[in-house]
Amino acid sequence: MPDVIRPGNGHTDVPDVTAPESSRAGVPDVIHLDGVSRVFLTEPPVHALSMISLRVGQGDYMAIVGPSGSGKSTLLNTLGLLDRPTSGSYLLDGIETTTLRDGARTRLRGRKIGFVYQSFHLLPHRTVAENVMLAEVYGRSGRSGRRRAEDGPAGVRAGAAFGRRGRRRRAEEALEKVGMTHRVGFLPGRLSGGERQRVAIARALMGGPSLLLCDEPTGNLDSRNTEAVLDLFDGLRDQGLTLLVITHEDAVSSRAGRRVRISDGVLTEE
Ligand SMILES: Nc1ncnc2c1ncn2[C@@H]1O[C@H](COP(=O)(O)OP(=O)(O)OP(=O)(O)O)[C@@H](O)[C@H]1O
Repeated sequence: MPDVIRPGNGHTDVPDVTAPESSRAGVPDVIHLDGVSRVFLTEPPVHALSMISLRVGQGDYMAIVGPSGSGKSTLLNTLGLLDRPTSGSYLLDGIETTTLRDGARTRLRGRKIGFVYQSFHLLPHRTVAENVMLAEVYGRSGRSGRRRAEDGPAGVRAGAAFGRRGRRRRAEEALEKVGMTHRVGFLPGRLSGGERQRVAIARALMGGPSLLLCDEPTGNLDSRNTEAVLDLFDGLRDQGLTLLVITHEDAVSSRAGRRVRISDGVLTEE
């Protein structure tokens, strides 16, 4: 839990790293960090993130590199609303997240963010389709759960699509995006590593997130499957998805349009 939350806390003199193309054109940033720090109050305290300012626009594809222990996961957890900064401001699609209560953060995460990890985290006794569908049952409760006042009339209409059939259809659409519709009934154990990661990406795409956060997504893949996943990322970026990818592989970071380095919690753009 954070000790102090001071959104917009006077750190406006912190230079922004760079403004993304899209924000210059008047489109809101997907990510806008302003003076974000994260201190773990251990003995001694760890300054995992120090005064990070960063703007990422829609359709940006950014690699995050840096040595072990430099703060990459802490940054990804912060961006993914899994952790709160100790201080600073984080606007996600224009929404100040640091002052939101836990429930609102969970719903926002469910609506806007997909996660992809090195180990695919697929349930072994569930089919490909079921694994993808379960994203809405567990990870996206804000979307599939009880309708909220702010959903408005569209939410009433959408409510009809929240049953199992709607989920199944959306899962098949997500699997189509990753080229895996021919394996919907397979159990994960019968898939190659590359195919498993594509299913995990389909699961992350459920709910139509605006941001995909990936932690070493090709870490368990050979070079051929790495290329396939990177091609997929290119396609998703072309469709307007924003991608942030932690990686230590040059083959991955060289494909991203932007590259930032974290060193002892300090971020610089390369
Ligand atoms: N819950 C925690 N409590 C205390 N310190 C932590 C905690 N989580 C991370 N840290 C520390 O914060 C720093 C940054 O950790 P982080 O996991 O973000 O690094 P990383 O760059 O992702 O490392 P790696 O590449 O090895 O995964 C490290 O010094 C780590 O020991």
